[in-house]
Amino acid sequence: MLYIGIDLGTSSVKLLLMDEAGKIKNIVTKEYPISFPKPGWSEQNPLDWFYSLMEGLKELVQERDKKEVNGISFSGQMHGMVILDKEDKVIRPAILWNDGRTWEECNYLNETIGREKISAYTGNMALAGFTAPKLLWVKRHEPDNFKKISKVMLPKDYIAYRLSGVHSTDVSDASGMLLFNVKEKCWSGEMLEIAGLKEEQMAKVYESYEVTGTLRADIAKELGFPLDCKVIAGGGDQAVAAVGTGTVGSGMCNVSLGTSGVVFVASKDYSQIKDNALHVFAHADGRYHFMGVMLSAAASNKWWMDEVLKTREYVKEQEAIPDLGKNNVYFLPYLMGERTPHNDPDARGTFVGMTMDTTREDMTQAVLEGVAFALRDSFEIVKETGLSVKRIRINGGGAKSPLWCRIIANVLNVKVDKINSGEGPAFGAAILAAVGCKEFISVEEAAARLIKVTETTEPEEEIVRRYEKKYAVFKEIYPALKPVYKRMAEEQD
Ligand SMILES: Nc1ncnc2c1ncn2[C@@H]1O[C@H](COP(=O)(O)OP(=O)(O)O)[C@@H](O)[C@H]1O
Ligand SMILES: O=C(CO)[C@@H](O)[C@H](O)COP(=O)(O)O
Repeated sequence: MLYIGIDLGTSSVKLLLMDEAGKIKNIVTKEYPISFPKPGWSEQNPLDWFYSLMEGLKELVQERDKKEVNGISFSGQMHGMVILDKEDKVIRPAILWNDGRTWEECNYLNETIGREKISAYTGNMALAGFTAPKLLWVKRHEPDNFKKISKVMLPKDYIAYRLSGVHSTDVSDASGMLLFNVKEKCWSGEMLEIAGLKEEQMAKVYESYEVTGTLRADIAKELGFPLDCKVIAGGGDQAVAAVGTGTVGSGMCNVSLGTSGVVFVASKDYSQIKDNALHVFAHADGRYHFMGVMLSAAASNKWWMDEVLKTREYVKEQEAIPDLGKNNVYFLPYLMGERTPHNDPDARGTFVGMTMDTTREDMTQAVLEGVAFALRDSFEIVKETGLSVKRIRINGGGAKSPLWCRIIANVLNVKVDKINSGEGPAFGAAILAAVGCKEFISVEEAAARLIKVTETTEPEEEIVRRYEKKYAVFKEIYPALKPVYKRMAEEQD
């Protein structure tokens, strides 16, 4: 039997074909555009996701294997608002997870309604990027579009709907909408009322490993897959990436170095985090997790390489970097504002500390280090919750860089493990498909059987010491610049 994991990322959709023993048989990637209509805004066209997905599915499976495809599941960029009309047509472009336009709506939720209430209803506070503030934004700025809403969907749930005809979501992705009671794993009546929505406008909620339906007959025919090929709910990309790296159960930590950067901790129990400093969400393994999310991780390096240095030679640029931690340039990776720990859509990317002898390599190094320092901000909050994390697993495009993994090992002072697949979210989604089809008793059992650590990067004492000092300086830069960022935002308005 074969299983397909679909990772609907921000830069591309990745499709992975796996057999029942967990062996990866093929991987296909299809890129699609992202648009930034105004500074801090971020949108994609859901139809681009679907067409890229269908193209990818046709390439993924060889003719002779098609009838073996038993189940398909998903990992999706989280929080994106996809709104459908009564004919299930997309009303407007999806507003993505890294879009910062909703600061006024967040202030309304956190200040006027009150953070304690919002947190009691959902387990979280309102953050720009979460789905509920986006719906309030549409209600205020595009009332005609708001009136047309028949279904509110998340990105992966939209493509799942196109494949199965079922409006479904899962507990991990629903957690990021701020419309969901994470502890009880059901829609929050209070939050729906605040957003001006009814429960029938929301999708039916499943655990991530549950079957939601089968392929639509026309889709099965077009792809050549069996008519009874099962569709399994899947989850938010961070939870599914964690499944794909075996970060399940309790106390394990995964760092994701994708477009966003995430410090993720699995937890068997639900608990509130002081000051809502981390997101508290349902996990794709049936339990819970906490995470801190930075908005521009690999995206910062991509911006620096593509837009400024105008090169795609990432490895060559990184190999030219001299001794780690000796350079005196700092980079604040807030190109799309920042979520954890600043919750500030007005923050901006900033280099600090250049002199006449600063080189291209110094600045590239500053970008890689700046992302690692920003991840450490989340890591420090994790440690404050009482968790002692000595090793992490890592996934995401940026983790392909051995140098970046080494910088992260030294900045966080932890061992960094890479695992056998290297394809966190897509592999995690294939695992969820296999669990849904009863190849494994549980997500934990599948992870224990399929996932092995293949490579470990150790922290180095001298470099850890250097980074300790640099991190202390890094921490002082944002508070000093915060009023400047605010002023700049006011000037722009
Ligand atoms: N060797 C590398 N060094 C640094 N960044 C890399 C490298 N290879 C890929 N990336 C980055 O990884 C990112 C894509 O990672 P991915 O996990 O697929 O992201 P997403 O799921 O957000 O689309 C891109 O920003 C790309 O620039
Ligand atoms: O906002 C979050 C998680 O809260 C992001 O992690 C998005 O889910 C998109 O992630 P990538 O495209 O970087 O995987």
